[in-house]
Amino acid sequence: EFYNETVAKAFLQFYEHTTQVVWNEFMEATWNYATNITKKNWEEMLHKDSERSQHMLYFGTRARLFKTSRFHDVAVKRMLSKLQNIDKAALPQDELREYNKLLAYMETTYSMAQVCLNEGPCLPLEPDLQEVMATSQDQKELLWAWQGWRDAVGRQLRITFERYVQLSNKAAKLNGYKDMGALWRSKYESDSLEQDLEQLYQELQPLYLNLHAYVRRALHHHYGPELIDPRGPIPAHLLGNMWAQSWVNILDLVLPFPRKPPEDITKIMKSQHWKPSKMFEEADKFFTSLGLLSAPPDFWKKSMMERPADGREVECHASAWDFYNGKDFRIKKCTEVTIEDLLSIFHQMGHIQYFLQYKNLSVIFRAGANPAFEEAVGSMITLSVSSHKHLLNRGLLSHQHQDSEEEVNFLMGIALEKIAFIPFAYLMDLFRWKVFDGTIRKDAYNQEWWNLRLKYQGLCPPVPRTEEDFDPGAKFHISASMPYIQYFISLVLQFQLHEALCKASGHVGPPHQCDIYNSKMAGKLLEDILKLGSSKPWPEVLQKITGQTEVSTKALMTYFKPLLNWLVTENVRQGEILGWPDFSCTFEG
Ligand SMILES: C[C@H](NC(=O)O)C(=O)O
Ligand SMILES: [Zn+2]
Repeated sequence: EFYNETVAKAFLQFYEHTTQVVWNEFMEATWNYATNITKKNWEEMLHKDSERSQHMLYFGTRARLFKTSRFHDVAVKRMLSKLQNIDKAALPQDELREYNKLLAYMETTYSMAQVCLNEGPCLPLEPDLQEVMATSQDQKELLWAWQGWRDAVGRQLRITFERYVQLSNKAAKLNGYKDMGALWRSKYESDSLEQDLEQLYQELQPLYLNLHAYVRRALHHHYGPELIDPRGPIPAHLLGNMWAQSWVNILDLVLPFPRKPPEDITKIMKSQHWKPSKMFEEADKFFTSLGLLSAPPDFWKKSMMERPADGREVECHASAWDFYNGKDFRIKKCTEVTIEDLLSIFHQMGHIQYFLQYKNLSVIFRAGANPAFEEAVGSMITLSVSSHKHLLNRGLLSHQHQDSEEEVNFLMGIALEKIAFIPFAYLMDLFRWKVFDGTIRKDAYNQEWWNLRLKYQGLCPPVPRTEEDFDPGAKFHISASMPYIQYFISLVLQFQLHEALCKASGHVGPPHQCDIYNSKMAGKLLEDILKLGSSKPWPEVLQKITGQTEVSTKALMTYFKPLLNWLVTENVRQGEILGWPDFSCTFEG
């Protein structure tokens, strides 16, 4: 009976028909909880999750019964194979309930954590602690926020995380994978993923090492030799970000040509009285300028664009949501009026555009070609948005011309976001894959985390760490059990897509001067792949837009070539050592 392709198609129709309601109700309940953290909303979310899990279990187990090898319809085969991965829904009821409780506990602990001043207010991560990490240059204040956040979050999650690993691996095994890391990696449909990623990382390392050496010199100049060893790792609290994953906020300290500082776009936004809603409209206009779709009415009515002022506890980490009914799509973000948040909104609107373009596909195919494509769409657009040409055109800059020194300053600003991020984005799942496969044992979680932070990022903790700490848990995606390797792949992919769309838009000249705004040709090229969702293997999708079937660092290296030339010259001139041969972490005072 289960050899019959016609039966399979009827089975998939039945799935399609029942899924939209189940998933829509689950998303609503999860949204209600994330935008109003209460016990009642938590219970409701758990209830809807168990309904969704039962639905997945029912269809996932039956999908396995079909012998699809002799089927003709490739789409039917692809749908049935995707249905079979039911993730945590494979756990027995009682363990699924325990798992959902600890997932909610970890994410809620993260979202509600605050760091309290001796006498006076307690500060949440967004916007207050982020603000301290971004703007303070007093290393004692930076240390207070850095250590306080890890005491408030990481330490609380340590024991729970150990149980999370056990149940995750049990769920993965029940889905036929050796551990949860293997299940996460399966999303890329590649049996050479880890080698391919290591290759990408090796190709990008010279860029990172030159940036690291140059930034270290500038910090040495600012904070002095007692804090910075010019041949050693950099203390992790001095990079302008709680996790040192983006260094954009120390641009003023590291500017190559300090006499030609770039205009302060955040200041200009504030002087022009930008509001969060205008920031979202600005992003929406970019997509419609490409001939793509505008966010529908529900988006503007139901999104959460700012932290609520009514005292509600919310999860502030920005995210985009598909409610699986073809018309309800939202973003949840605690928006501040800054250029960093404007670019983050473009990133999130990239997710929304993907949802809109594939909304008529089967629910099974309503996802990116792979998770990195989902992340790359919005980030690729921000490469145009950040260009001098675009910002000038949108009235966010007044300085007409950009000379070659100002161009180096500009590229440094982009590199502090994109190049600094490379090793962090890579190590986040290197760590978790090793935790899931048992290479990293639970009594060494923190030590192994810092081994990776040293090896890949050339960072040190500013104060000694112990196994009472659980510093990885102080990063959202680890407390929220969200994979991260898609951000590493997206880093490379977004430059490849940018290069392809710039070419389609008729751009001539260096990629960092390209702005695809208003290009219907670029928009059409992008639309044609977004519409495919996850219905085709991603190499096919990549080929449609770039002509290549592999992720390649060539476009990224071309984009940063002028900066790398400048950095290498500068580092040679200063006699810099690339890397951190003095690898031990010293603690000041
Ligand atoms: C890069 C990643 N972005 C996101 O979660 O939207 C982060 O914030 O760490
Ligand atoms: Zn994203």
